[in-house]
Amino acid sequence: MTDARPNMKAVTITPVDGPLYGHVAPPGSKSITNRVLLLAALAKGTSRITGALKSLDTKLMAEALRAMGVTVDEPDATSFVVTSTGRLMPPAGPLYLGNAGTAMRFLTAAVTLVEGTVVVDGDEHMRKRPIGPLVAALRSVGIDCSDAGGYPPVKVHGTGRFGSGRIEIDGSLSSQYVSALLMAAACGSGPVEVALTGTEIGARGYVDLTVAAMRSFGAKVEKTDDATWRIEPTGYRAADIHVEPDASAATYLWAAAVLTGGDIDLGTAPDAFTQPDAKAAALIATFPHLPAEIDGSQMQDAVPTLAVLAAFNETPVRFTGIANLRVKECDRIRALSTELSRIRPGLAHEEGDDLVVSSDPALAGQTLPTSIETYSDHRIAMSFALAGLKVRGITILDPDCTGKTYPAYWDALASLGVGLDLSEGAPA
Ligand SMILES: O=C(O)C1=C[C@@H](OP(=O)(O)O)[C@@H](O)[C@H](O)C1
Ligand SMILES: C=C(OP(=O)(O)O)C(=O)O
Repeated sequence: MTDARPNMKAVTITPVDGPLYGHVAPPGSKSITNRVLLLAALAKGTSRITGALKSLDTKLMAEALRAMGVTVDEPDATSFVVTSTGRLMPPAGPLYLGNAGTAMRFLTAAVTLVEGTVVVDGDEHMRKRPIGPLVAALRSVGIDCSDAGGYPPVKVHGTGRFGSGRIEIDGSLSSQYVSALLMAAACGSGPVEVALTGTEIGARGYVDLTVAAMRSFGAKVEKTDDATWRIEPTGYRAADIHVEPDASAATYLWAAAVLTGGDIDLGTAPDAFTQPDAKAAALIATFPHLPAEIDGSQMQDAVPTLAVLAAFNETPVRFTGIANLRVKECDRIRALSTELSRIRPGLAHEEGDDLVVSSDPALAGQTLPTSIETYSDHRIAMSFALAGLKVRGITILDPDCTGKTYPAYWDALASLGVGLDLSEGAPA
């Protein structure tokens, strides 16, 4: 269903009448794949990446690296072989990164290592996702760069060096700004200190992932206090890396299992993941007794999964700490509230930047014909498919948007025995 089929306009899900059992291996982690692709490109030599995610987001990263003279081979469906001189060359034109936040943010900092001008740009959605704090941090250490009123495109006039010294960054809108600076900083002309300002960043676990990936490529990075990292100017050396499965992708399968009372073997235990969203497994396991309040700040990409699950919970659930969900692929607080309420009016609402899901266990078994708008957001499509496991009549529009991080998502559901009625054609 992934490669040979025409574009799908919509998918209608047939509710399952029993528990879902089976084995589904989620694809490789998007976060780790895009980190190690970049780090391999900054390392001299050949790096082999196995277990990698092949999806739109990683394709955009790989294409951008190729445009800067890096050889990125794809010997099979889950491997990249990256060969680099350790230098990024000026690309012939703008780097186009679609709506891949990791690629956009990580490359904005990394292209300062190019000797020449680079424009880093994305699609119409990315052009609404803030990049101003990262650009301001780069400018504060003398890098000549500009954005379009705080949003992409970003133009960077690189000198081939990252510089050295202290960089302050407000990571409250996106932890990716911090990760971007850390990764570029190991190619500095001297030690660099990256220090957080402003409010606490959400999803600190993503910064931990960055530090771990940097160390795998030989970097020396230490956390000197709760809000500061010191990076030595070691550059990177080539490495062979095996990427763990994607924890955010895993959340849909964990949720599908509890929602149907089944058991889906992912081949990886929840505590074997190093990604922040794996924390959602313990919460999902409490279904149908999810807590009255869930702080989503340290498992942000799992919030759509948890919110749809919450609709079937015994009691209402308030999601807090999720303000920056408004600047993801879409405004996810608005999207979740609107689309849950499309299934049954009043099922969810916003309170400031909190999302409150009213919950209605009696939803299961009902017929409520609903077309779910997905806003070009893979996580809205994947999470609302879960509702279709229990409610008859759920149709997901533009289901191909899952290709951003999980192109085989619908195949995975089908392999578990979920009935999918496809309607083909251009997305509505
Ligand atoms: O660093 C990363 O790999 C990511 C960080 C998070 O974004 P923000 O840092 O923008 O919150 C997360 O939502 C995104 O899917 C992946
Ligand atoms: C927010 C996400 O992606 P990104 O920021 O990498 O575009 C996501 O995958 O949920």
